[in-house]
Amino acid sequence: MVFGKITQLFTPNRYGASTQPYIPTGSPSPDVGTSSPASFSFGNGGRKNGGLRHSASLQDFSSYHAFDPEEARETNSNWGQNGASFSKDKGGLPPSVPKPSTSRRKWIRAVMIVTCLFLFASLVYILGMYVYTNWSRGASRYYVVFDCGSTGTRAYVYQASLNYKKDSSLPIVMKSLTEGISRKSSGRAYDRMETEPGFDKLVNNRTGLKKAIKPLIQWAEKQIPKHAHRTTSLFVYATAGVRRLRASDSSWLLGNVWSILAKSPFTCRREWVKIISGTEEAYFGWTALNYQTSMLGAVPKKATFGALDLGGSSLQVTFENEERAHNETNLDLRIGSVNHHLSAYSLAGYGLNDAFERSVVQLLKRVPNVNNSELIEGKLEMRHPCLNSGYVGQYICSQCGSTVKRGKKGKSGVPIKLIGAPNWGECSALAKIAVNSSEWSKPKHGVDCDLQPCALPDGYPRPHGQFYAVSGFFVVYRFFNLSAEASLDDVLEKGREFCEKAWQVARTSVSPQPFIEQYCFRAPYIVSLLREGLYITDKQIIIGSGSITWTLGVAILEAGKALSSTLGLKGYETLSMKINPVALISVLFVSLILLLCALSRVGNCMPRFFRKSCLPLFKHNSASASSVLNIPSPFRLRWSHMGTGVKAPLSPTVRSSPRRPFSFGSSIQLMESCSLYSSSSSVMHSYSSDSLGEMQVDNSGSFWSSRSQMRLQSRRSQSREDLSSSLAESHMLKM
Ligand SMILES: Nc1nc2c(ncn2[C@@H]2O[C@H](COP(=O)(O)OP(=O)(O)OP(=O)(O)O)[C@@H](O)[C@H]2O)c(=O)[nH]1
Ligand SMILES: [Ca+2]
Repeated sequence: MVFGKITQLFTPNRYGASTQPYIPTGSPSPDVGTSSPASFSFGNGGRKNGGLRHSASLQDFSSYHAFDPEEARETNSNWGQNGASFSKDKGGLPPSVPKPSTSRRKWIRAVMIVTCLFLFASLVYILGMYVYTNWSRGASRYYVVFDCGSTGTRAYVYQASLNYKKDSSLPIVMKSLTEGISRKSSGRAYDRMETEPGFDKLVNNRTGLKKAIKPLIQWAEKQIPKHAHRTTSLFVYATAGVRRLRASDSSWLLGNVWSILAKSPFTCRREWVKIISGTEEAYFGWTALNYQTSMLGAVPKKATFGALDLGGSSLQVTFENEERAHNETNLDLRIGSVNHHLSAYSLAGYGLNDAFERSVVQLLKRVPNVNNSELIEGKLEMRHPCLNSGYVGQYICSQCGSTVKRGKKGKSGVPIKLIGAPNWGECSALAKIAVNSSEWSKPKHGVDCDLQPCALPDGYPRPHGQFYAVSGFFVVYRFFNLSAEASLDDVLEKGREFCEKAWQVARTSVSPQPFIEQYCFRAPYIVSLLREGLYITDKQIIIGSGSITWTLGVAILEAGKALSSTLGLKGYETLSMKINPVALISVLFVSLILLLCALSRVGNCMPRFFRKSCLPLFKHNSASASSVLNIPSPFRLRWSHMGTGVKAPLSPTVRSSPRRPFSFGSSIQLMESCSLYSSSSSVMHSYSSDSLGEMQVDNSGSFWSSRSQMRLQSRRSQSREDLSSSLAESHMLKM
């Protein structure tokens, strides 16, 4: 009804301005007593083309609108002779209007339907996302990230929710859930759920893998409400330790980890169990750091901090760099409307554990005439200037030569007996060599490490700006009980003191933890790494806390992806302009309505669905061969109030007419038209039984007689004229 009204606004009367019912002359004038705004009736010519196009049918009733005036004019002249003719408001046809060609109309129809569908889809999408936005504002999402490092595997649980803060275009609040962990009290540097050793020590050891993974999953399950388990995403990312393995070993590891995780209650995909590149690890760490320091995506843009993430095996360096280095270290990160141009790279082998190993390899090179059998049988002994006096320990050196398969599991590496022979000067020099790769693995052509960073491969941009030194740097500061404000010289001082202690004293001077014997080396190593390796001065360094880990960066970026639809719809600057979703939805809605009206104006361009709501359709199911719909039935479409005050179209009712309404052995089946009013609605799209009786006539006749009885009953509530007309009809039908 409403749609019909709107359509009328946009639809001039097909045959001129008047909206009076269009009635062909010569046919009995319909009962226009009703207030029907639209009445249609047909000339009762029974003639070949009762005003419809040849081979037209009521099925093509809609084509009625589009029949060819030229043709009709011709017909008209015939009808005039036969007492039946079409006329505008009982007059003749309108002056001929150019009829668009069929193909052009088809094009118009197709374009308009596609546009309607697009508008409708956009409206649904925007509306849906807007609803989702408001629904999800309060909703939290959980993320579990496994950091599969070279010295251990850790689980981090994050809760992400939305919080629209004015000073940042990043309205994501991340909370790290660490319930039940207090490892710092037992001397550990980190309060994190961790299992040791790292995955790279568990190749071909499925049992060891299960022991490394299951405690982490069980712990994570306790951090997250049970109802949220299925919507929690689990990412398992391996770093340098696994990165440096042979492909066969790393794929064995990832495959088995994936099969063990299949039983976890969280959502995990195969592509989420992987080795991340050093660059990825670097910018995840940078993202985490600048999120925690509220620099990430700040509006207006703030100077971000560089990140130095020192692990057991690798070192990640990330910083904003407007100079665009032309190599793989370039990275662009867009947060909201803020663009960050980054230089990010990972230096393999510069981690704390690998650096110590490099010192061992360097010492091995100095041992003359090393007997290979001694190496294989683990009988080689070496003195190390960075080990406390009295220290004796077995060290497995994986870089010390060809891997030697030992035992069934084929452990790789060479066992060397290390003996403490502390010498601070030699130790500092060894640390510098471990940093200065030119003397370590491949001679750099004439590079003077005093003039430029030796740790950096050729072409890598030199770090500049303020840096947070996290992970391994934090671990060394904490080991020597130094505050974040301590200088690098303080580190050297503490290291020297520690080295001078006898091992039994040194070992008990700190809480139990891994790698205590290596801190005499680590002190001069991190200072040399920063100063000679990266050319970073003390003033550029801020020592970060142990809570800044790259896993937080993973969760932030995943949460950003998941919620970005929300952010977009809140008018955030993602589209580099503010769009108010409400305005957008309104514009879309109005344009859809206007387009639908325009489409209906194109008349028979309307898809059948829309047409049916206006008119009942009849399928001429003639027993006779004549396919032309030559039903001379004086139908009339009437609108009548259906109790709810809403007008619903009644189907045409038969008018009393001198002519027999139907003189043929054929039946008209009423095609239930799909109506704008669903059958369950209060307004029934009605074909009152009377009209059924009228419209469905078959040669049996009997079927309808019962119907006609019903018709009289069912019309009890009808108006007087209706009643009189139905009485006439029933009389007629009994003829
Ligand atoms: N695994 C572990 N290492 C600790 C802990 N406390 C101090 N450390 C020291 O920190 C170093 C490892 O730092 P991480 O950042 O965990 O290194 P990782 O992630 O295992 O190594 P990468 O794979 O190179 O990133 C180790 O060499 C330890 O000596 C601890 O609780 N667990
Ligand atoms: Ca790490």
